[in-house]
Amino acid sequence: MQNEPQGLDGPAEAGSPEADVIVVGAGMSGLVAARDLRRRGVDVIVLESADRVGGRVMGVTTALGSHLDLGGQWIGAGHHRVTALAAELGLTKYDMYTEGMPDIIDRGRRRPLVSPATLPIIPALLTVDILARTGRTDRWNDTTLDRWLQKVPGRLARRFLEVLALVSWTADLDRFSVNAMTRLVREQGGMSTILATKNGAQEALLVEGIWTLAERLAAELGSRVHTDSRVTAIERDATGATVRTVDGSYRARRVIVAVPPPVAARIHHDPPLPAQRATLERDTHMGTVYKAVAVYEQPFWRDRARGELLVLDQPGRVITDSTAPGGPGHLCMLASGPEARNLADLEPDERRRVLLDPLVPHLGKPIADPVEWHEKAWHQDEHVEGGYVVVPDPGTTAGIMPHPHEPAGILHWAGAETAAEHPGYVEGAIHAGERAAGEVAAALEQSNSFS
Ligand SMILES: Cc1cc2nc3c(=O)[nH]c(=O)nc-3n(C[C@H](O)[C@H](O)[C@H](O)COP(=O)(O)OP(=O)(O)OC[C@H]3O[C@@H](n4cnc5c(N)ncnc54)[C@H](O)[C@@H]3O)c2cc1C
Repeated sequence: MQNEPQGLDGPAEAGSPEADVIVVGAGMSGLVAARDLRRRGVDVIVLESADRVGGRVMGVTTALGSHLDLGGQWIGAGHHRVTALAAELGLTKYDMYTEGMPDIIDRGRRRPLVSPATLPIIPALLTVDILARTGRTDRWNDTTLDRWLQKVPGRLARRFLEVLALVSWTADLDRFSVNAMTRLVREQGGMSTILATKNGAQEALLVEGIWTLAERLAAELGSRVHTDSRVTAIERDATGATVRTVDGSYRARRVIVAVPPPVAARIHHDPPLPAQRATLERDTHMGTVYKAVAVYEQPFWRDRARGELLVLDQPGRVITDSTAPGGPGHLCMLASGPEARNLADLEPDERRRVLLDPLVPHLGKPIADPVEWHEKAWHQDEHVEGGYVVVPDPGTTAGIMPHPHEPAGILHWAGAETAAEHPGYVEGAIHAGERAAGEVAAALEQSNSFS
């Protein structure tokens, strides 16, 4: 089938590159879909808006030779597709370093997660879990999380839940409904899975960084991946589609859009999209998240205290010790919502100071002076527009995961949020890529047998 595109006589400009399938977006989902199709002998081109592949996975190799993730990083329990892909591509998985539950830092004071002052948190967490597992929460579709949290007794418990919600779902709490939250908790396996390291969502990492998966998939696809190629329009007709980018056009029999709906909303469609997909693109937004990783010669803090913290003081943030075995110390920080936006507005030195100086009394003086500092405000990335995931607007249900992915004729959908299993995670991105590739391969085979 390779290099023999059929039925490509639609209205593209003469000389337009042609392929059986065009994949829009070189995140994990689009790359997996493209590789899967290639392996089935299908001719495929991937069009990526940014000058790099990976989308919400991205990383850095430090001067000390370690690799760190600035985007997605953890492999959760049961994420067997990421584990299998990592093994196939020769990458090494390691368990996240943990000594149990994180401590809390509140008003500069460190205290255990479970203490008399934090007791009101437990019924609130249980309520969320019970609602997620059993409740019908549709009636709370207009109630935002910030309004709901106002009813939780006690300042400390309220602030704890606020920061936990921010760093768990990266949604502004006044733009996130209680219904969306509980449905997300259900999809993600309950609060205990979301919060846990061992047997939870933060179980393991890759020594080479999860971003290396994207790099290796792209390397396998070679010149079929076109970066700096933002898709602006998809025009469908009787024989396929013309896919327009900022500086050219392509012709294909089928198209897979592996871009999250609020980001894909910038692509013009002719004919217009079916109502369900148009609503999904209109009624959702990307979360807001800032991530930083401080690098040290050694994880020296382990001699004194664990590096797993939930900081309730502004900016609320979660801190984890993502150091690989034997590697230099990696201290990872995640902040979200308005507090992340304020942080991103600061000058770089000030930002680093605001994040690290308050940790000195708890982790030791050297914490303020890392060997390297890497950071990324994902909501400022013009191609990805935010993370971790797509958030439904309050009062709507269209963006509750998993997203629908019924093809619109020759147009198919991939992306982490469409996955039936582990939506919103790298695992979901792989699952959705494989599903979309299977769907397209079957459709191509069917049309071949009729031609
Ligand atoms: C800070 C952060 C931390 C995270 N932590 C974890 C974690 O620990 N574990 C985990 O499993 N998941 C995590 N996630 C989520 C995970 O990274 C994503 O679910 C996954 O990478 C999404 O992959 P995707 O291919 O579906 O979408 P994306 O990665 O969003 O890929 C979409 C691609 O489409 C491109 N694009 C956009 N518009 C166009 C256009 N018009 N034309 C062409 N290309 C276009 C984008 O540039 C992008 O490359 C995290 C995400 C972030 C941001």
